[in-house]
Amino acid sequence: MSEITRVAIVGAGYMGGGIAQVLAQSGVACVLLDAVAGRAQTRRDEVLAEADSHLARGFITAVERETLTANLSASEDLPGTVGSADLIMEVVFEEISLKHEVLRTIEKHARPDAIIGSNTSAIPIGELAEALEKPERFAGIHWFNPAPLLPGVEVIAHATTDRSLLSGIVTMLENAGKEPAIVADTPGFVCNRLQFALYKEAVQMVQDGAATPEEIDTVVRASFGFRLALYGPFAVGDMAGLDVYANSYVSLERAFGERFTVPAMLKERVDSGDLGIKTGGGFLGLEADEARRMIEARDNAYAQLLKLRRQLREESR
Ligand SMILES: NC(=O)c1ccc[n+]([C@@H]2O[C@H](COP(=O)([O-])OP(=O)(O)OC[C@H]3O[C@@H](n4cnc5c(N)ncnc54)[C@H](O)[C@@H]3O)[C@@H](O)[C@H]2O)c1
Repeated sequence: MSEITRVAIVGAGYMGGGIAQVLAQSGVACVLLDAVAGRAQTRRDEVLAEADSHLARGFITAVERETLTANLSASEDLPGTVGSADLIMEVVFEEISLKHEVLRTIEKHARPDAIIGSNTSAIPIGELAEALEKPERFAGIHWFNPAPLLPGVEVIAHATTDRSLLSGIVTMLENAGKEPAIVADTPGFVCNRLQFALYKEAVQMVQDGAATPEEIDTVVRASFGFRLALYGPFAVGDMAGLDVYANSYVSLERAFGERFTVPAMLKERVDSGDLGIKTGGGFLGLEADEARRMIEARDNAYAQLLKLRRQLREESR
């Protein structure tokens, strides 16, 4: 199977509806299913109403709104709907025994070449795959809330996922305007592992009396959080200078111990003279020309972001 054009979404809750909206408005035929009778139809109606509000606020175009109505449906016929889908998304409650049961039912009715995906937040994909006879057709496809607005989607391959399936998933997501990344099946995947590391340190600072929650939120959103809207930690680190980062860890480790030891991979780079874009190289390995363009684009983007931020603050007053 090459292109994903029909998707069945099992679990027409909050996330199932959001995922269906994004895919259906990009032209993928999506059918919502749920264990509760009538729930899929109700959720379809809610999604269409929400899309009207998105259209009125300029989040989507009139064409996307029309495409959504044409492509989004609800069904009570799980075997028939799952049996005609290229991709079946499991989007039920975050409970492993329920997900296992639902995945077994999906596999029973799915075409032999269909892909099965799960939107689990935190259950290892390999553990969910244990319910399946053909685990190689299974991958995590982890959307973020609210799905219609957040661009990221983690595509998670477990140990035996057939990697040739991933490009079809990525293409479907890109066609729907998303920015997917293929990541390994490790706890928290990428987003939650990083998010919870940050949150833990923030709570620790409040506990230590270093700053209040309000002060921490102000510093984060006005400093590195501002950058993170546009650049990931590696782009930021390469621009800042890897030596600056390595040296900062020395002071932090002295104060807070092992959790701030300079990472070996960073130390090796700095010891070998790779200090990021100022020496050429860095984790992203940008050529001098690319690095220069990135810096120029960064300054334009930050200036625009600053204006947008002020405008949003004024609107929210
Ligand atoms: N809510 C979020 O912010 C968020 C973000 C990312 C991932 N997720 C994950 O997405 C999944 C769904 O979360 P949600 O917030 O949409 O939950 P939800 O409670 O809004 O929806 C779950 C839906 O699954 C249905 N369901 C339950 N058992 C079923 C079955 N056997 N067959 C068919 N449908 C069944 C329920 O009736 C309900 O409509 C979870 O795994 C969650 O961890 C949630």
